[in-house]
Amino acid sequence: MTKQFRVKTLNAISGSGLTRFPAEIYEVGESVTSPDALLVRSAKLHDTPIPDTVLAIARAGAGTNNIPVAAMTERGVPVFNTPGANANAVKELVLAGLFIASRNLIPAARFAHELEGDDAAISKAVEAGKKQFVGFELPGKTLGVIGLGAIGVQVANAALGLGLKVIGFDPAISVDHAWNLSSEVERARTIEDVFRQADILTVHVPLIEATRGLVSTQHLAMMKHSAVILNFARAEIVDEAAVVSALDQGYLRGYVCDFPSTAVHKHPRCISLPHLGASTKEAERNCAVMAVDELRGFLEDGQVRNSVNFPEAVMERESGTHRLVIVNRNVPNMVGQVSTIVAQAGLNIANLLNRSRGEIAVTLADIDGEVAGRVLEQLTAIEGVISARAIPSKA
Ligand SMILES: NC(=O)C1=CN([C@@H]2O[C@H](COP(=O)(O)OP(=O)(O)OC[C@H]3O[C@@H](n4cnc5c(N)ncnc54)[C@H](O)[C@@H]3O)[C@@H](O)[C@H]2O)C=CC1
Ligand SMILES: O=C(O)C(=O)COP(=O)(O)O
Repeated sequence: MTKQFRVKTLNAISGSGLTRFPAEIYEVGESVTSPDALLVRSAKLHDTPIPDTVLAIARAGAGTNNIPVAAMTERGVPVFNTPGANANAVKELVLAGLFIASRNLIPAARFAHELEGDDAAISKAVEAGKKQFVGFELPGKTLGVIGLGAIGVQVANAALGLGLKVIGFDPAISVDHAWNLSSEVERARTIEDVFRQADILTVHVPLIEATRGLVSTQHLAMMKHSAVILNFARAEIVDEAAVVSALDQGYLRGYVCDFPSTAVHKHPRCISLPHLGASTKEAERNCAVMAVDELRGFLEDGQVRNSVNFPEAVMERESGTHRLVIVNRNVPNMVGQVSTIVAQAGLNIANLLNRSRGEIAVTLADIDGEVAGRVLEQLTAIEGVISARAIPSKA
């Protein structure tokens, strides 16, 4: 029997999240056809056809650069992500990256792995060889943090605890993140100040046009000799050719990242990890739970929480037997036209919410009575309405 809602998964999603879809009303899986929603992690959707049936997309994670967000906005499809749900996991890996770089841990472990002979021979080789891996300590060094969102704030605060000085830059820091950031973090007025002062630089910005190639030849030229760059955000935020050139010329000490590529993965001064930032049981669970709840909220009640392209639209169902969920362009007199059509159908609006963000608006209307198919057709025919559906109240 066809279930009420169909969700197609395009990556392995933690079972702790998937079990939150009630099996009586949801069909969920990678082979689901005509889905109402897509649930992804890093699957690239830019070149994948997205069926017309899709009402919503959830990214169990932070970055949505793998999703054609602008095209989805145009289609009236909300894209959700899970802010902060994997931030601790990334912070821990960034700290590991700091130690990997400061103590040359990867080449040192490789050296130890390759030792041959009996214990006496190994011990002799260890004592002779260890001087190649002399590192540096963190207290007193300056960590530059670009992007003070969920991850950047946690990295900055943790670094203070290790004795580092921290300078941060984020021209659009949110009020919540500013509250969570330690007052000991120095506020950089310009991004150039961070590049100039950092002994170690870490980037925690989303990949958008403004951040593509942000770690550029010009910015690298401002950095101290022997600085280290950590990139656990996205490969494209760093101009890899510029980084390799700076490493080869001896200006930069090391590059540690979460994104292997032909340019960096075999370079002797680069350490790349296989996109492990969010790969902990805890983060996978947190992201999946949040993403599933966001999808359920939208499919079952038209609620919008944590969307990257839609306004927040949350109205509890307290009255009405059916909920109208209308996605429309943010143009004047939408609510007026909707109310007129509903009134002409002899229906009463018990509760109403209209929210907008940029070019998109969402209207939720709780209606006393069933909304006939022809009323939905009339609503959809209003110029500027992208979609209209009516969802019966749960028993
Ligand atoms: N390696 C991995 O597995 C993971 C990587 N990430 C990456 O990290 C990025 C950041 O994640 P969150 O901190 O959770 O996101 P977030 O949205 O909480 O924070 C991003 C911050 O960057 C700031 N920002 C944007 N443009 C900027 C610019 N040009 N200069 C300075 N600041 C700028 C924003 O104002 C915001 O405060 C994600 O977009 C994703 O690409 C996130 C999770 C896991
Ligand atoms: O959350 C993010 O932005 C990530 O990069 C995590 O990616 P993943 O879910 O591990 O494929």
